[in-house]
Amino acid sequence: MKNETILSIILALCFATITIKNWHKIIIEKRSEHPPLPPGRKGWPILGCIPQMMKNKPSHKWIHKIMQELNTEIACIRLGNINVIPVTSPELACEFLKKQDAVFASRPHCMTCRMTSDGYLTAIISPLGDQWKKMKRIIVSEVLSPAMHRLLHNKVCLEEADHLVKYVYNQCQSPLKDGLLNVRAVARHYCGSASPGMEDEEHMDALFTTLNHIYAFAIADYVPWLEVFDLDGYKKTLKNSVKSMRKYQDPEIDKRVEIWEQGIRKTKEDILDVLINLKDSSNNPSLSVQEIKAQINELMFATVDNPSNAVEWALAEMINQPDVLDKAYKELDKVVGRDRLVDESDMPKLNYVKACIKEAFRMHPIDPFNVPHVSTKDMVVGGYFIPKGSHVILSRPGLGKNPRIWEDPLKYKPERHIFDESKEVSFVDHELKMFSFSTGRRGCPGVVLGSTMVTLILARLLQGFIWSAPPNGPSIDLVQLEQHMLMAKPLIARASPRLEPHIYVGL
Ligand code: HEM
Repeated sequence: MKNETILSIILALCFATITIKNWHKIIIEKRSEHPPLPPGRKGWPILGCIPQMMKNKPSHKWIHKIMQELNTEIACIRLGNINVIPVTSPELACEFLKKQDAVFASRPHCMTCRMTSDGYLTAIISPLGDQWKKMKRIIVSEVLSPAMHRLLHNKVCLEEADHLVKYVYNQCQSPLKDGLLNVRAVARHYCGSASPGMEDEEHMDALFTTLNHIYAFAIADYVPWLEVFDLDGYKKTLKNSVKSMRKYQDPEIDKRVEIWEQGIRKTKEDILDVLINLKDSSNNPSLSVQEIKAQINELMFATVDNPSNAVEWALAEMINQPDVLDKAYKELDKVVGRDRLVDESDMPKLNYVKACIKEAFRMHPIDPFNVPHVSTKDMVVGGYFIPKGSHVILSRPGLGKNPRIWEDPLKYKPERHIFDESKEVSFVDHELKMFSFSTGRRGCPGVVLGSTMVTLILARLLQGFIWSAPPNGPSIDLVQLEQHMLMAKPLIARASPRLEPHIYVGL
């Protein structure tokens, strides 16, 4: 028999089996007496709404449009055999992530996650289970311990923050550059500095291509047997981008493991050193080299994407509203002065600068949805039936711009986050009225490090430089990419020094 004939027979058998299973499930669902699913779209047997999704790219816009048409803050869209539950209501988001946290704390098994985590070895992507517990414990108690924070802060954050100011200053002095600076490139470079091999542009591009394809509605994430056909090309793109990233990182990691084994390196100076030296109770390495490589890869996503994106959008919005920029300058002058550079110790008093970042998180999240949470059993939430295995995806712009919650939601207004001058602005919102670090057992453990990085970088850029739009336009074009949530074009802005030359020269 020819190969094509065999393939056709296999496909026909798969189709028949899945159709029968699907109808059986639908009949059972209809017969059982549970509340209705959230309003939404069911689509076809087997494929669900995948054909509609393919016709309506980008998928996140299509999902939000369906919710708008149905006038709902929770929906159910069937993709393949999976109920995908997008949510834009903070009250319902809290039900999922706080009240029913134990039930909704797992992650999906899917192609894009498997490919980026070396088969679910890492903390963010692992479904609930022993591997997640092990990796999360290591990140919380070793990577993000107070001692490690001090080390990272002094060795990486501050050193790099000095380099950043010096770099921008040198660009200002260069007659060729005319003070023009690519803020995105600078912010990404700074945020990636905690990771090995992060210098190369190709590496950074590969990182963002990978990020843009994880949990981005790949067909094979919902209909796994279609993975082999790679109908949307996600598999090929991810394979290449992950390979590109790893080409830079893995040899660095191998080298570092070797010099520790040979006793050449003796002091732990960064996250990689910490991961390599972890020992279990029998004094064996806690992590295999494969686990270290996978986790370093994931930590890179965690440290680069959110902070660099927030800084870029915040600065762009501020340049377009000179009074906001002015308030931030005044706060920095009052709290820090002009004789030294702003430091972590100033942060509790920089409420306005922090509110500027928080407003960027609210209006311009890097992703349309949070990392999916998967239900581990049938539940009823908000009066709707949420079947076991559903993917609950909280809409970041949906929460942050919900007009029921936020007055004038499309206006960048940092003041809205300052209720009481004596109270420190925090980026975390446990009420989930906007989305930053999330909450509950899958919430981000990197709040302190992430908040420090993002505040320090914006505060340094503001304290050190006067910012304006490039000469060819009176303002920055605040357009977002169609496909993702990044600014459509990297922010190019003009910087000129605000401080006395000796402050920059001493760096
Ligand atoms: C501004 C910076 C950051 C933001 C906005 C951010 C945001 C988030 C969000 C939204 C999640 C998913 C939460 C959920 O599923 O409900 C997450 C998870 C996570 N983040 Fe962050 N993050 C940041 C920085 C960091 C840093 C610096 C680290 C560590 C070095 C880190 C480590 C993690 C880990 C390990 C998880 C997985 C938690 C789990 O699934 O159990 N993050 N983060």
